[in-house]
Amino acid sequence: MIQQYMTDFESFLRNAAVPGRQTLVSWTEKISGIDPLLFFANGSSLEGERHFWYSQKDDFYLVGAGPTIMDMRSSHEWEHVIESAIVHNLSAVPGTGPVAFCGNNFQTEQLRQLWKDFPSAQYRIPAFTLTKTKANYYITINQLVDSAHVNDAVTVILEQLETLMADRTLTASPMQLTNKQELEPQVWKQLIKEATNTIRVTDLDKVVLARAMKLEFAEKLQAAAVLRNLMNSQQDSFIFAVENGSACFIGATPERLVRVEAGTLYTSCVAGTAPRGKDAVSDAEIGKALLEDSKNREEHQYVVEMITGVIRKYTDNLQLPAGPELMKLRQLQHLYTPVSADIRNGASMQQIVQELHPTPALGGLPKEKALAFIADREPLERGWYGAPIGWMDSYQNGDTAVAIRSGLLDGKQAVLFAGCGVVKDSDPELEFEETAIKFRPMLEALEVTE
Ligand SMILES: C=C(O[C@H]1C=CC=C(C(=O)O)[C@@H]1O)C(=O)O
Repeated sequence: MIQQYMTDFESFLRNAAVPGRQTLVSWTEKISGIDPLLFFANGSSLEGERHFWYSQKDDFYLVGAGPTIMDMRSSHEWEHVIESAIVHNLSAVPGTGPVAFCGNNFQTEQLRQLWKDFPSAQYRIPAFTLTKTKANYYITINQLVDSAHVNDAVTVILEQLETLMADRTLTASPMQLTNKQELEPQVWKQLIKEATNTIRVTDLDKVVLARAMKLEFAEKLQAAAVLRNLMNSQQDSFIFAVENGSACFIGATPERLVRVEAGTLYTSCVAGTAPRGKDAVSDAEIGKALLEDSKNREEHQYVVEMITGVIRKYTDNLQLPAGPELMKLRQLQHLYTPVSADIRNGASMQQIVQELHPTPALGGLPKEKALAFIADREPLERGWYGAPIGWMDSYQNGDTAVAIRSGLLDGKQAVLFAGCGVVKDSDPELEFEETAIKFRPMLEALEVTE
C-alpha cells in the first residue's frame, strides 16, 4: 500500500533536501488501515525505540517506531526544529505531521539505577508514526536528509515501512511469574504515619507517597502483549508505552494532565479513591460514600484549586463543574472534576504542563515541601512514574497524561508503581490497601493472578 506513494515521496524528498545540511523533512499520507498494536509489535524488528499512545474515549492512537530522527531535551529545541522543518501534510489532522513523543522525570534525582536509560526530559521524533483517529489512518515519515543521500534514504525507508506494515497474527506466550518482591508493608505504613504526623505539626497539607513492587518472570516480557491486555481491561484510561534502551515504561492512566486541540484545553482533576463494589448496589453505595467523604474531598479539592489556579492565567473562560463526579475504572473509582478552557494565543501545551506538574494529585501541598518530603523519605526511584507523558504536533495540538498505574519492564523483570494522597486524617492501613488496588491494572496486564 505504501509503494504507490514512493515516487511522490522521492520527489518531495529531492525538492526538500538541502545540499550539505540535514533538514527535518516530514511527509504524511492517508492510508488504509493497519492494527496500531501490530505496527507497534512490528517495530521491534527495526532499529530505534517505540512509542504507543491510545485514548479510547477519543478513538485515537499514535504509534511511533523506527530509528530516532531527533532526540531533544527541551520543548525549545522542538520549537526550533519545527520552525525549519519541511512538511508535506495535506490532512493537518491533530497528531499527524511531525510529532514529538514527550516524557520526563518526576523530579531531579541523584540516584538513577532503575531509570538509567530514561533521560530527565525527552522530546523524540521517530522515523515513522502511525496516527489512527476514528476510522482514518495516517502514516508520517520523518527523516533528516541531505541532497547527496536521497536515493539511499528512499530504499531504506521503503524496506522499513514494509517491515512495519507487514500483516501477521500477533501471538504471545502466557506470562509466568517466578518471583515477587515488595517493601515490608509495616515499613510503608510507618512512613504514612510519619507523613500524617508531619502534616499535623507543620504547614505541609498533603503529600503523595508511592511504593514499588518488583516482579520476575520466566520469559522476557513483550510490551505488545502487555499493551494488548491493558487495552482489553482498562478502556477508560490512556494507554502508553515508551522504550529507552532495553526498558519499556508502560501503563494505563486515568489522569489526563493537559490536552490541547484547536486552542481548547482540557484537563482533569483526579484524586480521592475507593474500590469498586461487588455488585451494582454496593458499587453505588461506595461511590456515594466517596462523594461525601471529607478526607477524600479535601484531597480532591487541593488538586482542583491548584489546577484551576494555573489554568486561569491562560484563559478568560474556564469551565468548571460545581463539584466532582465519579470516574469508574475497572478496579477503582475516583473523584473526578473535568475542566476545559479556551486558551489565549501564544500559550503552548508544554508551558502549561510544566507549570502544572506535579499537581497535588502526585506531589502535594505546598509543592516544594511535599517534593522535599518525597525525595527524602519515599523508598523508591520514581523516575518517569507520576510525571507528564504524551505527545505534541507542530500545529500546537497535543495530549499529556500523568504516568501512573504503570511499570517499567526490562527483560524478564517488571517494577510497578502505586501511590496515594496522604492528608492529616489518612489511615495507613487504608492507604496501603488503596495502593494494593492501584497495582492491580498492571498486575492483571502482566497476567499475575494471585
Ligand atoms: C498516585 C497515584 O494516584 C493519584 C491519582 C489519583 C488518585 C489518587 C489518590 O486518591 O490518592 C492519587 O492522587 C497512583 O495511582 O499511583
